[in-house]
Amino acid sequence: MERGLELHHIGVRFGGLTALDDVSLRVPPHQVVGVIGPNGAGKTTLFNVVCGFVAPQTGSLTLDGRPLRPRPHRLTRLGIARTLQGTGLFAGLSVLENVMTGASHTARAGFVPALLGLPASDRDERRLRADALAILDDLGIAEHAEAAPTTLPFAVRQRVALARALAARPRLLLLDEPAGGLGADDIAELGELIRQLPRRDTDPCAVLLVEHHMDLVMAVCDEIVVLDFGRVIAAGTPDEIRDDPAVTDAYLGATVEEEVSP
Ligand SMILES: Nc1ncnc2c1ncn2[C@@H]1O[C@H](COP(=O)(O)OP(=O)(O)OP(=O)(O)O)[C@@H](O)[C@H]1O
Repeated sequence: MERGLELHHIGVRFGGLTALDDVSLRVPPHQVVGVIGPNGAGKTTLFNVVCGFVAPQTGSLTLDGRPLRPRPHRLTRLGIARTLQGTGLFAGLSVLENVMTGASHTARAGFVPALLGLPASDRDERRLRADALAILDDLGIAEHAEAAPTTLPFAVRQRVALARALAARPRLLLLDEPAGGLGADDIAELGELIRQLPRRDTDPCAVLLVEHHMDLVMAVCDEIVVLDFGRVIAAGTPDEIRDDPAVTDAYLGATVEEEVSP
């Protein structure tokens, strides 16, 4: 069964403003699907619909063909993890502990009681710790395991946030503007990493990448969906999207508007 996540004819209005209009897309297992579009196109709204922060007025979602009504606190149990704009790391916890919180739902006794000094299972905690270390190692940041996140450069913190999401062993990872605030070299490295996620031997996961950084999307995505004014104006492989006049028009239009605005 190759279904993955599907959005069917999603519509979202905020008062009189249509943020998403009849948007359909699919994120098959083992693929990286990107959503791009100029400012205000509806990317964040779409991300919020999949996370359950925004309930669409029309349309539906399915996961492997079954109805999906996402709720932010229930995502992990559905096999979905996300990172948000900014890193959202806990400042009072070490890097390793932050990553462990990503998998705490898998511990029988729970990680939060352990942090609070309440009785918890040692075996659970040892397993969470070992798993978290292995993920940090995978992402090339194991040396920072004991550091406080606030002491680390932004690019490393971004990776820690990614490690925390991966600790939940999701089959679908949602990334919201992961290139935000990164320099060109860091973006290229992040791209390599994202591209590997659906293809790795252990815990492969599909990726839905919402990003306005065109280079990253072009480099890592198997399939790209382009939004403009809340509608899908193009969908296809990076090559197809690159040559699509509707996409160039949308981006050029946006650039010209920005240039002429005071
Ligand atoms: N909570 C809200 N209330 C009212 N309008 C909203 C709300 N969230 C988004 N919008 C509007 O919906 C439209 C789509 O916004 P959205 O943030 O989804 O676009 P975007 O593609 O993510 O833009 P950007 O790249 O600038 O983040 C915009 O016109 C925005 O002003």
